[in-house]
Amino acid sequence: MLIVADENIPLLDAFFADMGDIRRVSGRHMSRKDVRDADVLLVRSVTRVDRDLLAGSRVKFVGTATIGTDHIDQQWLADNGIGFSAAPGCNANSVVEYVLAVLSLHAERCGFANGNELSVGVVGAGNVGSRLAEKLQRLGFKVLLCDPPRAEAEGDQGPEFVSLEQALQCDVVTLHTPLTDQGRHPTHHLIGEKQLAPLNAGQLLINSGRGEVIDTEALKARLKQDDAPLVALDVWENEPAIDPELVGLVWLATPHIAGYSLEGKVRGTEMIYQALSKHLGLPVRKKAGQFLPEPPLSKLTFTSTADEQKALRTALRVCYDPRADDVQLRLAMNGDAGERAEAFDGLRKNYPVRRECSSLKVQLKGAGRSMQESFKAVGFKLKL
Ligand SMILES: NC(=O)c1ccc[n+]([C@@H]2O[C@H](COP(=O)([O-])OP(=O)(O)OC[C@H]3O[C@@H](n4cnc5c(N)ncnc54)[C@H](O)[C@@H]3O)[C@@H](O)[C@H]2O)c1
Ligand SMILES: O=C(O)[C@H](O)[C@H](O)COP(=O)(O)O
Repeated sequence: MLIVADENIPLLDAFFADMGDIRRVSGRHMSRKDVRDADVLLVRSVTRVDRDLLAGSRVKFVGTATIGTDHIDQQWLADNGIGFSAAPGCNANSVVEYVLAVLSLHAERCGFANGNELSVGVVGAGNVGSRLAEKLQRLGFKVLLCDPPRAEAEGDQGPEFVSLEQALQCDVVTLHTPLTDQGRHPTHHLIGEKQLAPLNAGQLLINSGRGEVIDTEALKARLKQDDAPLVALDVWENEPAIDPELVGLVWLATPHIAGYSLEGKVRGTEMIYQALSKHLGLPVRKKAGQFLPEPPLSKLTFTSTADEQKALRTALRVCYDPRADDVQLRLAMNGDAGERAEAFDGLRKNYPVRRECSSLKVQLKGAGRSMQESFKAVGFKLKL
């Protein structure tokens, strides 16, 4: 069996070598020729999987080690009897930690002793959005959920949902929808001129869903006005050829790495391994946990003199500080268009190992219940 795989999928050999031969190719530049003789195709989000790529090949199973599926023509796969699996939720926790880290920087920048005075509108309350909302609520933030497809499907049985207009009135608005252009609630350019107009300089807009959910031209125009909101973007229209002018206009700019914790990436590989095993009728023998190394920093101790909010911010930033990614992306915007696109992909390909908060045991000497609860809400393990 020949498995053609994006070279950026971690642990390919560990999970798949005993199932067949593996041919590693560039996900961004994968061609018909690369996949013609493949039985299985494993991709990440940068490969468009459709008729153009697969017609005439013998591929019988496609797995994407990602949450997003907008790069896959699932209808064409189904029509052609090709099995498919994504990795729902695989890196949701990583994205949540990215948002928490952005919020902590924002709270500090605004001079809030405690960021949880802010209201947060979560647009898209699926795996990422609902996990984020739960953590924020435990931390004391006021959270409003906007998810029209869920509101329609769940009615009175679900949580309370608000309209997009209401969500856009929150101090912070964070986007976690898939990219869709069909159906009753398409998200392509969901945020355009009309939605950006009422935002003010006191508000923060975060996008770690897909770049095309925001209209770049409308956002650039809004950001050039005096009362523009603060914006943090992890995802961009037209990746990897992103707009350098937009990078210059936003507060925090990262190269689509919100989901790039080691745990999230390895879980993505594990989930497509599980799906392929099921497709082939093979037993599932490997688990992500067996391949996760001991983190370089595994314990952190705060003494009884530590301030709760400062300690929480410190611990969060020990695990992840988006400012480092922001600096790298801004540096990558030098050069011509081709060099910039290559640099964007280079930052993602060579992304440093980032561990989730759950990899860190935190000791809180003499801490009260509220401080312990805050650390647990973020996801740290407490060392008693
Ligand atoms: N930046 C990153 O690294 C990164 C990582 C993971 C996922 N993502 C993106 O985030 C998206 C969300 O991830 P998820 O795991 O929560 O997906 P999910 O499918 O679990 O949830 C998406 C939610 O969005 C809702 N939704 C759909 N259309 C909507 C609309 N018009 N308005 C409001 N809500 C709408 C859906 O009903 C659903 O509840 C993914 O599709 C992916 O594109 C990005
Ligand atoms: O959809 C996802 O899971 C994320 O956007 C994912 O982190 C994208 O990473 P890529 O597949 O581009 O490496």
